Amino acid sequence: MIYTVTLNPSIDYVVYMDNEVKTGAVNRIQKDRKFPGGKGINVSRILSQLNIENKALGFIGGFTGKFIEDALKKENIITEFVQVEEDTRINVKVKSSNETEINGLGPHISQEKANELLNILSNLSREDVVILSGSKSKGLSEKFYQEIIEKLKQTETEFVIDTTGKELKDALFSKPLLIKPNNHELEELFDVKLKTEEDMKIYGKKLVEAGAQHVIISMAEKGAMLFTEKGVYHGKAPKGNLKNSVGSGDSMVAGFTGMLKQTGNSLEAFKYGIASGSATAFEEDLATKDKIEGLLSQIKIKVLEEN
Ligand SMILES: Nc1ncnc2c1ncn2[C@@H]1O[C@H](COP(=O)(O)OP(=O)(O)O)[C@@H](O)[C@H]1O
Ligand SMILES: O=P(O)(O)OC[C@H]1O[C@](O)(COP(=O)(O)O)[C@@H](O)[C@@H]1O
Repeated sequence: MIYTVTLNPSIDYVVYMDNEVKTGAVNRIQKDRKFPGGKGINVSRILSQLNIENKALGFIGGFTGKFIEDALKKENIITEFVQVEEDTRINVKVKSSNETEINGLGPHISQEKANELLNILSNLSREDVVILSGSKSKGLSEKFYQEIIEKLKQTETEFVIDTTGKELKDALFSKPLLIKPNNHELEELFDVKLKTEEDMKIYGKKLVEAGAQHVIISMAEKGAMLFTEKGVYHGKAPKGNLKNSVGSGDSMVAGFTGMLKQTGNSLEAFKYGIASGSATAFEEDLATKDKIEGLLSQIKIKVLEEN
């Protein structure tokens, strides 16, 4: 089974504006929508679209948490959240000619609640995969992802980690099944400017050498590059009308991991990853199965290098 972990879920409150936001003035929106959000929860929603069995874990609280649990229940997603006292956060996504995100802080998590989640994760097995993604809420130790990874090692449970900076670097040694920095995150990770495909190849390969089993460098409308021990590949993104870039990365992680687990074929999984990311970019909410599979035939994978 695939488990997703969302340490800091959110209601994604999306407001659509006719005009640009004017600071220091009253702004009126054209329409709004509320979605259950947070990176791991987005991954669970796409996995469920693809009929891949999964369970959403993490911390949830208050009336906002209830909204998320109810929304996931409607989509038949199994959850086992640790309940906390403070409300789950609300992240505001303002859509005008561009997208502005104002993400909340989230509730405080006590050591006792953190241990509850670690206990759930200590009961998994080598048939399972855990997907760790998104920011941490207050109270959790700086090394909380590392603590989770150490727990998973005891049962040889595979993991995917979609985070940035030191947390990501520290996880490489434990051989994650997948990491998926975007091109900007890759630049930050190595403190470099990456202009060409050749530049990306150098740093993508370094991540495989450091321990990642699969590395996807996503590049929004320019598609993505996949790095494995066997080779380096590029997949073009299909063309379409960008409606929403929130959740594209999570959809890609879900499509790739879900199909890799089902088929064992990393190139087939890569295609699904791109299709899932792009299908979400072309929808207001996350993608549906039909929209994802409708894009598959447009995605061609180019071999850049193979051993
Ligand atoms: N404007 C777009 N057009 C087509 N596909 C897109 C677009 N934006 C994102 N995608 C798809 O989603 C994937 C992940 O998007 P990206 O923005 O790179 O990730 P993140 O959300 O993590 O920054 C891309 O590799 C691509 O397949
Ligand atoms: O666009 P992405 O990277 O796929 O992630 C989108 C999700 O991440 C969030 O922006 C939260 O991100 P953080 O956990 O990093 O604060 C959610 O509001 C949203 O559902």
